[in-house]
Amino acid sequence: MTATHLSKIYGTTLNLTKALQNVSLNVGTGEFLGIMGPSGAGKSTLLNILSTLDQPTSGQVWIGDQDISQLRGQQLASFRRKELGFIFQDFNLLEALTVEENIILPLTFNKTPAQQVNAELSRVTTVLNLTQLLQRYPAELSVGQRQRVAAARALVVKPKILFADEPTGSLDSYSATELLQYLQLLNQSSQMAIVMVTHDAFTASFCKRILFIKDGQIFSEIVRKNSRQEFFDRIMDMQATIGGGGKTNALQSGS
Ligand SMILES: Nc1ncnc2c1ncn2[C@@H]1O[C@H](COP(=O)(O)OP(=O)(O)OP(=O)(O)O)[C@@H](O)[C@H]1O
Repeated sequence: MTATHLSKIYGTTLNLTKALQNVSLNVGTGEFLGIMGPSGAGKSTLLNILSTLDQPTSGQVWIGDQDISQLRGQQLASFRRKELGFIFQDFNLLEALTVEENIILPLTFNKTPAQQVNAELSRVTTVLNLTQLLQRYPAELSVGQRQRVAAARALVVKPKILFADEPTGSLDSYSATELLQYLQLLNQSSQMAIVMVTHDAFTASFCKRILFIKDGQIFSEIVRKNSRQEFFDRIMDMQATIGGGGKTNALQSGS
C-alpha cells in the first residue's frame, strides 16, 4: 500500500482543522506498522483514510494496483470485504446475530462454501478462545469478549491488510498478549500486513515499525532491530520526546 501527500481538512472556512498535512507512507507486504502519537494528532484520521473508510481532502492511496479513490458503492464494498480486515474500537457487532453468525458474516457475503466456512470458523475461534461462546448474542458478552469476536470476524477472511484501532483497548493483559501474539503469527506466516493505531507501548512493541504522528504530520519513525524489550524501551523514549503519549502498560514478558 502506498499513500502520497495525504491531507485532511475538517470543518468550514471559519473553523478549519488540519487533521493531516502532506503525509506519505508505504506499507509493504507482511509489514506490521504501528501508528502512535498524542491525542488529536491525526492517527484515526490517517487509519480511516488508509482503510478506505474516509476520503482525504487531497492525496492518493493505492492498495496493490488499485487507486482506492476510484472505487465507489458496490465495488468499494466488495474490495473491502475481500481484501481488508478491520478491528475497530466500537466493534460493530450485529446484536441480532449470534457470535458464530457475526464471525462468519463476511464469508456469507462472499458466498464461501460451507466446508470452508466451518474450517475458517474453527481456526479463528480456537485461537481467540471463543469456541464456548458461539451461540451467545453480543449483549451477553463482556467487552473483552466482544473485542475478540470483532477480531475473529476480521481475520476469518484472511485479509491482505488488517487495520486495527486500539485492538487491545478493552482487553486484560493476558487476552491482549494472546491477541497480539496471534496477529504476529498471522503476520509472519501469511504475510498479512497490519496497520495498527495504539497509545500503548506494550501493544506497539509487537510491531516491526512505528510511525509517530504529531499535529497531522509524520514526526519520526522507529524500526525494531533487536528484542521486543529493547523496542519497547525505544517506544517509551519516543513517547516521552513527543509528549502526550497516554497510558501504557508495563512490558510483562520477554521477546
Ligand atoms: N469529524 C470531524 N470533524 C471535525 N474535526 C475532526 C473530526 N474528526 C477528527 N477531527 C479533528 O481532527 C484532529 C485529529 O483527530 P484524530 O481523531 O485523527 O486524532 P487521534 O490522533 O486519533 O486522537 P485520539 O488519540 O485522541 O483518538 C483532531 O483535532 C480532531 O478534533
